[in-house]
Amino acid sequence: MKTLIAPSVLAADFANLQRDVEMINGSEADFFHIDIMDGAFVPNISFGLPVCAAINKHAKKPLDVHLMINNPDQYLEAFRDAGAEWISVHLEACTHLHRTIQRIKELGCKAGVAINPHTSVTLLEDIITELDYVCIMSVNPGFGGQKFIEKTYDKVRQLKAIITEAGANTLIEIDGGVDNSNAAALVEAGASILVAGSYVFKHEDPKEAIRLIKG
Ligand SMILES: O=C(CO)[C@H](O)[C@H](O)COP(=O)(O)O
Ligand SMILES: [Fe+2]
Repeated sequence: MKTLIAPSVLAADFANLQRDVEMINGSEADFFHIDIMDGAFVPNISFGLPVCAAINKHAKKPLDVHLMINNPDQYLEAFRDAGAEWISVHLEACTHLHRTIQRIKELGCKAGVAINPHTSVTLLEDIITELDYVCIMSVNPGFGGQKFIEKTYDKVRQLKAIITEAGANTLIEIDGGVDNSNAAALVEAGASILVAGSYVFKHEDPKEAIRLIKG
């Protein structure tokens, strides 16, 4: 299977959002990665439901919504209604993670858990068979354009072993600092979905950047 690519709209030009959405529509990308930040779980505010719904109106590929928010349960249905087909919540923001994952599935969405760089993948052992995907953060969440954390490779290999051991079909997504210098090694380690914001949107030819990391 070719690597799935999820360009992060966080790095798009918000004053030309429709143009950037059309770029992704016309590229080899597989998803729109939508970063929702609440200024509480992470020290930054991005955008919310109306922008998600506006992107969805034009998007021809599924929205992968990354909720970097406290109390995600409160907003799951609203994001589904705003077009989310894949939803990830942060393990660090969920007291009753199993319940939250069940709710995402009841809403008809693919369910994912995102983990911060300091969070061990072993904390997912008891829930891995329930997860459609795990988003390993390769930067501290809250901002685009940060440096990739090298420890991520070990985490991907360790998580891949947990998934195999459990006989699960969970996909591994990597988010933060992904570019053409680390994409192939991440896939080699076991990743299936690569999120890329700055690398894609700062490239002189964003569609070519997407093609390059797709491999
Ligand atoms: O979740 C995120 C930040 O919290 C973004 O998805 C991530 O940072 C992608 O942007 P970049 O490729 O520029 O690092
Ligand atoms: Fe993200």
